Amino acid sequence: MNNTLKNCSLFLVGMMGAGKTTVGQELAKRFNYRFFDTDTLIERVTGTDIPQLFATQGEERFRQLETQILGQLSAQLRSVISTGGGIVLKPENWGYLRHGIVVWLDVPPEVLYDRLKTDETRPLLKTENPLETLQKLCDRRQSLYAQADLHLTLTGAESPEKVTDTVLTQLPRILKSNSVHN
Ligand SMILES: Nc1ncnc2c1ncn2[C@@H]1O[C@H](COP(=O)(O)OP(=O)(O)O)[C@@H](O)[C@H]1O
Ligand SMILES: O=C(O)C1=C[C@@H](OP(=O)(O)O)[C@@H](O)[C@H](O)C1
Ligand SMILES: [Mg+2]
Repeated sequence: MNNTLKNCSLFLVGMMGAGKTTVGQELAKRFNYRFFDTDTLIERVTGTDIPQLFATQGEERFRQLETQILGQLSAQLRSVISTGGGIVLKPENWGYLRHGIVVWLDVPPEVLYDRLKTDETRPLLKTENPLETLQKLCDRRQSLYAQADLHLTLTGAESPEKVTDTVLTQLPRILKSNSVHN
C-alpha cells in the first residue's frame, strides 16, 4: 500500500466530530506514516488550548495559525495529517491540501452532535443550539468538503478501524483516476 501511495501524504477533512483525529492515527499506523494533527500543533506552538486561543485571540488568529501550520505540513511526505473542520474555508489552504490526497469523512450532523454534546473543546459549538449550529456549518461547508479526492459517506456506526479499512480499499481507485499526485 505504501508503494501505491508513492510516499504521498493524506489529509483528512470533514466536520468537527467526524473522526479525523481518531481515524488519522489509525491510518498512520497502517501505512507506517507519521501522524500530525493541525489543532495539536497549533496548541503546541501557542502553548495554549483551542478554546483559550479562540477566547483570547479570536477565530481569525486561529485561522492564520492554521494556515501557517498547514503550509509547513504540506512539505512532508509519508504523513497522515488530520485537519480542523474549518480548514476548507480558505482557498489558500487548498493549495496546500493539494500536495496530498484529500479524504472527506462525511458524517451526519445528528451523529456529530451525539459525539460532541458533552465536549468542551470545540468553541464554535458553545451556542444555544449546537445541533442547529452543526447543521448550518455542514450546509455552508458541504461544497468545500466536496472538493476532496475521496468522499466517504458514513452513517456514524462504523468503527474507526472500519473507516480506516474503507479508506485503504478506496485509495487505489482514487490514485488511478488522479495522476496529479507526487
Ligand atoms: N468511528 C467512530 N465511531 C465512534 N466514535 C468515534 C468515531 N470516530 C471518532 N469518534 C469519537 O468522536 C469524537 C470526535 O472524534 P475526533 O477524532 O476528535 O473527531 P474530529 O477530529 O473529526 O473532530 C471522539 O470522542 C472520538 O472518540
Ligand atoms: O470546524 C471548525 O471550524 C473547527 C474544528 C476543530 O477541529 P476538529 O474538526 O478536529 O474538531 C478546531 O479546529 C476548531 O475548534 C475549529
Ligand atoms: Mg480533530
